[in-house]
Amino acid sequence: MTPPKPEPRADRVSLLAYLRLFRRDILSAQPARLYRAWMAEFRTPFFRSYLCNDPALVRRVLDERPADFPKSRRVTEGLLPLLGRSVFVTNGEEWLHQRRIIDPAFEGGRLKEAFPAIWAAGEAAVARMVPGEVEVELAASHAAADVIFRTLFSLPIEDRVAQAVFQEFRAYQRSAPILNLAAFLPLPGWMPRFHRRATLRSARVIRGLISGLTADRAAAIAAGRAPMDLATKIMTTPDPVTGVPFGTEEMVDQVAIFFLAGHETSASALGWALYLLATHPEVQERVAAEVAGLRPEFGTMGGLRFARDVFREALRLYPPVPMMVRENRKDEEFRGRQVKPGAQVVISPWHLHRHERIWDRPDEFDPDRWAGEGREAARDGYLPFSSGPRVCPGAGFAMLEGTLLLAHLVRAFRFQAVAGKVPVPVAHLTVRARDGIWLRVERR
Ligand code: HEM
Repeated sequence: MTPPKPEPRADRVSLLAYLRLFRRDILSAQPARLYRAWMAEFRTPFFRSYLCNDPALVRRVLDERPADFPKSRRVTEGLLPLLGRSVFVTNGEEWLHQRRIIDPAFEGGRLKEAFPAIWAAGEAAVARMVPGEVEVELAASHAAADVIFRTLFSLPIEDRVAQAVFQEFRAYQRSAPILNLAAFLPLPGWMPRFHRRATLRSARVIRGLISGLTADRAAAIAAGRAPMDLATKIMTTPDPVTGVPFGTEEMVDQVAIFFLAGHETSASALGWALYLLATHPEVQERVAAEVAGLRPEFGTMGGLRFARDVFREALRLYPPVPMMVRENRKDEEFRGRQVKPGAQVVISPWHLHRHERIWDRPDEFDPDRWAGEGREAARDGYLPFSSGPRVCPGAGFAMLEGTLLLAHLVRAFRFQAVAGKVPVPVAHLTVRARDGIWLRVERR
């Protein structure tokens, strides 16, 4: 069974029709040729955008000269009310300063310290799941939010404040504009964008709750009774270059992005991974056999090779962040075409991961490819966590989390597809199913 893929649009449509499609969903707004092309140019009255699938171009933008391709303001603008000046939206010196403080908290050795909290979240996800017909995207969101609260603030999702933040994030997601929409709108960059009232209200509530959490933590650190979790680590690490740690407001900005980037993305990937296993029962049984010996110690991860490849393959077919948008500062030449400064440069994991000239059977779910040719194709066409200095700082954490949550769930339950309920991928803040992912769940 070939996993669901959005219907592409016709090759030529008017700008107005394109925008209408775009409003609905950026994935189905694209033509099928983008799965074969190395580059595509889109012209609007005010700017041009270039979707780059050519691996050499992708490397230039992300790895070789990232400072010449900062994050596009058109994209980050929609998130400002919630994220303030978080590491996700800043550029230049301010961004460098933030990464110097954040990166050490996610170093390899620290992942081991996060293991018990992620394990506990896995057990809690199993305990919460009631057999029957289950919307697993919601269950995955719950589990991923639990992971982030436990690892960041040593709080389970049942905590009153954690619950409130989780619910408010759901409201935010329903009201917020699609992340990448503004990048393609043919409006001049100087035109102000308006945020919906509901979006602004949700953002205010979330930031208020997070301010409370960080103030409590600052007091606990000062009193010498803070748990050694990610929040404490980040709040007590000074920038090694300037010696300055995060201020209170700056920390609220960073916590907001950890919640958003850390829980939405992982939840999206876990939901799709469960759907892929439900529709490939033989693969699911191989995972079940592997996870039978799961142990509550970090060393158990070494025995989860196949579960990890399943998660990797889910990230290939349904990359939670489908597209990333940058802006070129200088004159560039892209595959023989002159590109003026200010163009929107789109790197699309969605298209790269299914590119017909990079991958063999690109639309098929085949976790075994990761033990063979997949690794080679991945060098040119696999970017679920981006690449270069702006790579996701949570990548290692997310691979550990995804594999372990999957292991817990498959050890306890068997997942089956529900007839007539085929999820349609759409890109909201992350790649989600239009009407959720419904699966039949039974205890093993
Ligand atoms: C499966 C899970 C995840 C996926 C697929 C993912 C993917 C990504 C991608 C593609 C970017 C780059 C976006 C861009 O440049 O436009 C990114 C950035 C980021 N991610 Fe993740 N992420 C995941 C989990 C996490 C987790 C668990 C955390 C933290 C706890 C996290 C924190 C961040 C932060 C702070 C950034 C901004 C980095 C910067 O701009 O310098 N992510 N992520």
